[in-house]
Amino acid sequence: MRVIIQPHYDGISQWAAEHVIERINSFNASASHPFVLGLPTGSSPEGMYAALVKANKEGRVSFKHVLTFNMDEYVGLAEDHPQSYHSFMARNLFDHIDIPRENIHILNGNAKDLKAECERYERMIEEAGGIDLFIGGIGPDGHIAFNEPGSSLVSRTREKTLTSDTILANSRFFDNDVNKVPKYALTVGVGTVMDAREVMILCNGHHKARALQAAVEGAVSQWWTISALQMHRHGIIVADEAACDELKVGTYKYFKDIEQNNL
Ligand SMILES: N[C@@H]1[C@@H](O)[C@H](O)[C@@H](COP(=O)(O)O)O[C@@H]1O
Repeated sequence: MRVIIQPHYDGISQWAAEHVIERINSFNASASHPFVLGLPTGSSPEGMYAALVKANKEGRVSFKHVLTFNMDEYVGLAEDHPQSYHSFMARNLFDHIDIPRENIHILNGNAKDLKAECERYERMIEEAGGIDLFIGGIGPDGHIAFNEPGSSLVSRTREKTLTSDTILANSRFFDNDVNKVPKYALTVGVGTVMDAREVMILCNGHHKARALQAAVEGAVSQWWTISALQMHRHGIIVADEAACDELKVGTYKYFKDIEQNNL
């Protein structure tokens, strides 16, 4: 696992965006050989998306031959609701870049048969040849996508009940009213994320410090589903100083030191 420590949120966003640009550009994507990107929502990736939009406008990267699969979506929230992940992605990324609409995949939380929708999603990822780079955030309780504590570390795309912690954390997007936050979501599984050829997690702020500590120093555990990243061959966490508040001094220095001389 690599842990990239940046002074502030802006540094995380820039580093992550440059990494995505480098991966897409070096892949030599074409219509028959597209780059497959897994994408998150939440406040963590907003700065990275803004940097990617800018790079796209400057002609530094193109999304013409990129397929995207989003991590999750609320159940029962209208697609055009401002807080749906469909709306979030349009607003923050898709409406501003050169990606063909048919290349975008987001789970349908309003499907009649939610189980069939989840199976269809897994099948589409497989048919795309798997995910080259899956980007994620982390919840303060260490969840990845909506894989709440206790989720199987080999789980696949399915419906999940959101915990009170997550409902409370996400109520800031719903007029601070927990009753307006959907109680269920469709989410890719921990196994779905870990099957990607590379996984990059963005982690900023003091409120994520315990999650980062569990992810980096803790044991692999269903209680901190992000800890599954320790079993991945190409896992990267991009964190800011504030998120490192709970790391041991030695752990912090180790990653600072090794990244200084990284190839
Ligand atoms: N389902 C999303 C996660 O994918 C995201 O990582 C998390 C953290 O959000 P934020 O980046 O806003 O802290 O929020 C939600 O629960």
